[in-house]
Amino acid sequence: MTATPTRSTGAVWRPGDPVGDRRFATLGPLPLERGGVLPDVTLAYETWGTLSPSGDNAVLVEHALTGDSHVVGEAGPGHPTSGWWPGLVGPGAPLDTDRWFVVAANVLGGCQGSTGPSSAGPDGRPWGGRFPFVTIRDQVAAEAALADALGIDRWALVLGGSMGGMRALEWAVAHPARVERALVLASTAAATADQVAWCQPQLLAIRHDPDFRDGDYYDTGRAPLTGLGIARRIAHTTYRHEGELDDRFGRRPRDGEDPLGGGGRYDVESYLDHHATKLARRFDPNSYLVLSEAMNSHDVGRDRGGVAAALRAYPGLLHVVGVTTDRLYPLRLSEEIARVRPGTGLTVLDSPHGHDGFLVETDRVGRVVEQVLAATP
Ligand SMILES: CC(=O)SCCNC(=O)CCNC(=O)[C@H](O)C(C)(C)COP(=O)(O)OP(=O)(O)OC[C@H]1O[C@@H](n2cnc3c(N)ncnc32)[C@H](O)[C@@H]1OP(=O)(O)O
Ligand SMILES: N[C@@H](CCO)C(=O)O
Repeated sequence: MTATPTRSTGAVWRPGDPVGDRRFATLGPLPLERGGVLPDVTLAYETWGTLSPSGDNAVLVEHALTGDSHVVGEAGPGHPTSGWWPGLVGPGAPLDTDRWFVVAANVLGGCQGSTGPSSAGPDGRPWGGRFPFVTIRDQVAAEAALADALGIDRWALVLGGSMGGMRALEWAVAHPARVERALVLASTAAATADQVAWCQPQLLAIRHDPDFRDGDYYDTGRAPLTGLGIARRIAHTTYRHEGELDDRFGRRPRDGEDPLGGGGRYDVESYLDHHATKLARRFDPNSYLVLSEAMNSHDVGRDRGGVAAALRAYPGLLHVVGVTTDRLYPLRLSEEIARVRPGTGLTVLDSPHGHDGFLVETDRVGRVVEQVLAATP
C-alpha cells in the first residue's frame, strides 16, 4: 500500500500527508459489476485500537451518504467534520478500542480521500462526468480489497446505517465467511421505489445547475453548489420526521423575517438553508450523484434468487434496527428483513428524529452495538 493523493472540493491531501490517523490504501484495478474496470482504486481509511495476533477482533464501521472515515474525533486540517458517531469508538466505548480493532473507510465514489469523480482519471485529469457507474456491490468489493490489504480475513462485526447499512448487509451476503456479525441500522435489503423517487429531484437539481457542465466543473472555479444545496434540502426533509419538524419550528418566522408576503423565510426554511450551506462546504456534487445512484442500485437479491434467498444464505449473526419515525427507510423495511430471514434480531428504536435517529440516538445505538458484540453468532 502506498499513500496516494485524491482531491475533493473540500480539503486537499497530498501524497504521504499525515492527516490525523487517515491513511490511503492503493488497491489496484477494480472490475465493476456493470462492466469495465476502475483502475488504481484508493480508499482512505482510519483505524482505532490494535489488531489481535489472531485477527479476531476487527470491526468495520460503514458511513452513510455524506459521512466519511472520521467516525469519532475532532474537525481539523483534512477533516472537514468532527466525528459523525461521537462516543461510539474509544476506550470504554461500545466499540471499546481496548478490545476491538475498528476500521472505517471513505466509500468508493466519495470525496473524502477515496477514489471518486474528483480523483485523477487515467489521463491525469479529474474523472468528473466520466466517472463510471458504481454499485453498492462495487463499493463492498473495494472494501474487501482493503480488508485483504490490512490482513483482515474476517470481521467480528460490520455495522452501518442507511447507505452504511446497505454496505453492511451486502458484506454479509457477498462475503458470508468474512462477516461474523452484521448490524444494519435504518436501512433496507433493496432500495424502494419511494427512495428512488425522492432521489430523482435531487439528481436533477444538481444536473440542471448551470455550473454542472456534465460533471466537468473542477477547473472552472465554480461547482454546482446551488443544485447540491437543493438536493440536501430535499434529502434532509426526508431524514427528519414531519412531527419533529412541526414541534421544533411550527409556523414560526425566522427572526426578523416576514414570510407572509415580505420575502422572508419560515424558521424551518432557515434550518434547511443552514444544512444546505453546510454540506456545500464539504461535499462534491459529483460524489453526491455517484453515491445516490449507487444507493438506488442496492438490491442484495439481484442475481441471487431474490432478497429472501440471499439473506437466508448468510449463516452469521444479523441484527437490524429500524427507527419508528423514519419515513425514508421506514421500520417495515427492517421488519421485512427480520421476517424473511428467521433468526435475525430486530431492535425498534423509538425516536422522534426520523431517519437521522440512527445518528442522533448514539447512546441507544451504542447499547445495541454492545449487545450484538456480546452475542454468540
Ligand atoms: C458532528 C458533525 O459535525 S457530523 C457532520 C458530518 N455529517 C455527517 O457525517 C453526516 C451525518 N450527520 C448528519 O446528517 C447531521 O449533521 C445530523 C444527523 C448529525 C444532525 O442532527 P442533529 O444533531 O439533530 O442536528 P440538527 O438537524 O438539529 O441541526 C443542527 C444545526 O442546525 C442549526 N439550526 C437549527 N435550527 C436552525 C434554524 N432555524 N436556522 C438555521 N440553522 C438552524 C443549528 O445551529 C445546528 O448548526 P451546526 O450543525 O452548524 O452546529
Ligand atoms: N444525514 C445522513 C444520513 C443519510 O442517510 C447523511 O447525510 O449521511
